[in-house]
Amino acid sequence: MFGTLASRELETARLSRDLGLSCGGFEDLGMRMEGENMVPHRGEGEGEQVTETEPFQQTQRFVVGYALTSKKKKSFLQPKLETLARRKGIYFVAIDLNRPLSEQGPFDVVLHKLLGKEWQDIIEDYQQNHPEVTVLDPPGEIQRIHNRQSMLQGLADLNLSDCSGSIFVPKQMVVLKDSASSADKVVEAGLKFPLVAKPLWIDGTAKSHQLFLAYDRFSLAELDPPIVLQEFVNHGGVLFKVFVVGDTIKVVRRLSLPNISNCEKGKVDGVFKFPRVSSAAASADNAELDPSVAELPPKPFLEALVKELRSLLGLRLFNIDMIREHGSNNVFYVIDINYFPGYAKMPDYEQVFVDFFHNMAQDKRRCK
Ligand SMILES: Nc1ncnc2c1ncn2[C@@H]1O[C@H](COP(=O)(O)OP(=O)(O)OP(=O)(O)O)[C@@H](O)[C@H]1O
Ligand SMILES: O=P(O)(O)O[C@H]1[C@H](O)[C@H](O)[C@H](OP(=O)(O)O)[C@@H](OP(=O)(O)O)[C@@H]1O
Ligand SMILES: [Mg+2]
Ligand SMILES: [Mg+2]
Repeated sequence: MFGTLASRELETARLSRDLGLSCGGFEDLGMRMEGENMVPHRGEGEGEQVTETEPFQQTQRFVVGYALTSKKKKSFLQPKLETLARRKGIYFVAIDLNRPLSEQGPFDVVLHKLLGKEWQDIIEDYQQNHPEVTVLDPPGEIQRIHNRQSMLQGLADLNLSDCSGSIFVPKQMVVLKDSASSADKVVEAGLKFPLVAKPLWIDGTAKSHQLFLAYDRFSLAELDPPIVLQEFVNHGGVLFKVFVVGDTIKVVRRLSLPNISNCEKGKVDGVFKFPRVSSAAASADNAELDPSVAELPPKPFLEALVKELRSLLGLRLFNIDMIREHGSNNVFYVIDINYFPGYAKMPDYEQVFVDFFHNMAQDKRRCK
């Protein structure tokens, strides 16, 4: 039992800090820690009856437990998001990775982006034992887009009833290990150079974003499998990053690799590493662009594509990198899909996420 109010506040402040509550701590949630349990904090001061044993009743609060790297927490959980969310009764609570997940909470949502088998096992076990909690997103579905081959499987077969655009995936093949015959297999598969070489696995490290342009078959021997070799598609140097948060879609333009002319293809040999040309710093919003290149994909087309993708991938938080084939009328290629990307770079991301969680809270209440 807490001693004086002062020590209770100190204890609450400590626990709030430990669990990442950035507001006034548990008091703000109408609850406080009693030993290892969260109990309702009823009293404003001394003398108020606080029911010691009553478990914490979640009254109109929607609690999002999060398991993110410190870098991701810093970039995603910005003060404005927390403040706007709190106004809607939505609270973000840090998951303590040093304690059993089932002993924490209760949560309405567990939002996570951590890598490694240990966390994958923890969250899968939790998902099995807590069907009442929405796990964003299901770990098995996330795993699929951590492999650049499975990431894009099935996209080219999507049935897009909207005819204002068409979607493809560049021809690609996986090279799992060094072998003298790799180059032959690439040529036999009919892949056309130059090829973009990408690490097959996405593991959150910078290495999984180290890409190369290979101009000829002989230079393939310089690459380190396992990799995906993907045909380069001329697209005028502009990429469309399509952010998805549930049913909300936001598109931003990013600078990208320039076209490669036939002359260049004929003259250049070798393998060239290139930087993250389409990172957030490479916003194309202020660039002078050819309208036929910079024109955004048609809205109905994007909506149809994202609807199909949501069903195919089983994910709610992702972005896709799309390019328009240069000179085409809305022939698009999806070249990359990212789970839980850098949403802070998405316009109005705070309001988008507050609306997203608020709608989830309302849906959950309707189902009760
Ligand atoms: N098939 C392709 N044709 C043309 N350009 C490509 C192709 N694949 C990749 N690129 C270029 O390389 C950049 C990075 O590719 P990609 O998005 O696949 O890598 P990534 O490491 O997953 O990047 P991020 O996850 O940061 O978006 C793209 O933004 C684009 O500029
Ligand atoms: O410009 P965006 O938001 O796409 O940059 C993302 C990038 O696409 C990947 O999603 C990165 O995640 P990993 O693939 O796991 O490396 C994101 O890094 P993160 O640290 O924010 O998760 C980039 O923001
Ligand atoms: Mg990308
Ligand atoms: Mg990516």
